Amino acid sequence: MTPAPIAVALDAPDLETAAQWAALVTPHVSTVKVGLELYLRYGPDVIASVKGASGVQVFLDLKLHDIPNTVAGAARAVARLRPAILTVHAAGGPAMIRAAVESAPHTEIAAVTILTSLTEADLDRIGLAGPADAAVRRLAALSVEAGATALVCSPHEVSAVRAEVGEGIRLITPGVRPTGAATQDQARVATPEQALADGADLLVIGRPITGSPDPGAAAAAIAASLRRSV
Ligand SMILES: O=C(O)c1cc(=O)[nH]c(=O)n1[C@@H]1O[C@H](COP(=O)(O)O)[C@@H](O)[C@H]1O
Repeated sequence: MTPAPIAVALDAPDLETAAQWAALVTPHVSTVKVGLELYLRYGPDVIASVKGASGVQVFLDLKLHDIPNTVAGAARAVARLRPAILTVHAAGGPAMIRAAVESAPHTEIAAVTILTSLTEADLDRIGLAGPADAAVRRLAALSVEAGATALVCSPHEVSAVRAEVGEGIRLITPGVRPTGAATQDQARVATPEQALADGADLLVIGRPITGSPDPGAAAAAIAASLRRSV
């Protein structure tokens, strides 16, 4: 069976737990995501540990956001690990995004538009002209112009972003919660089936899978429900 288009967020406090989660979910999903918690503690070794012997794709979510020269150096430093995907913040601007794209030619650069944890009220306070979907579309368009081939947005904006950037750009949506699951610190959420129906190519799902007593079974259940919905 083809693995489901899900990136499981391995937000674990230690490498043993992350590697165990990865081994349990990889039969069911295409991708595992290593984020700041693991990378800042263990560094580059974490990639091989979560990959194991499987062919799972590794998504390195470092959300780089700095001046172009610094991001170029950071992207170059992790490019040798050959992650399938590396995130940068779209708000770093076009020159910064382009610096990442040029420094990691074998990695897909995904620009994070507006964090899925932010509400419209948060955006107002930050001073980002809303509504959220207008800001997301604006950041999506500038990111693609700067060479990003993937974008991260919430399921709420995914159809508007697809209309803005067309086919051929990979749309990645965190903020995904199966029906009835707690939203926790996520603000702009939808179910996995809805996110996929609205045009997402890859769903980022963490705690609804890793917080389950059986992460393998939780991943398999979401994957099966996605297969039924298409
Ligand atoms: O870039 C990301 O992956 C990301 C962007 C965003 O806007 N929101 C967001 O939640 N994420 C990540 O997606 C994951 C969501 O995890 P859960 O809320 O546990 O499903 C976390 O690892 C976040 O770091």
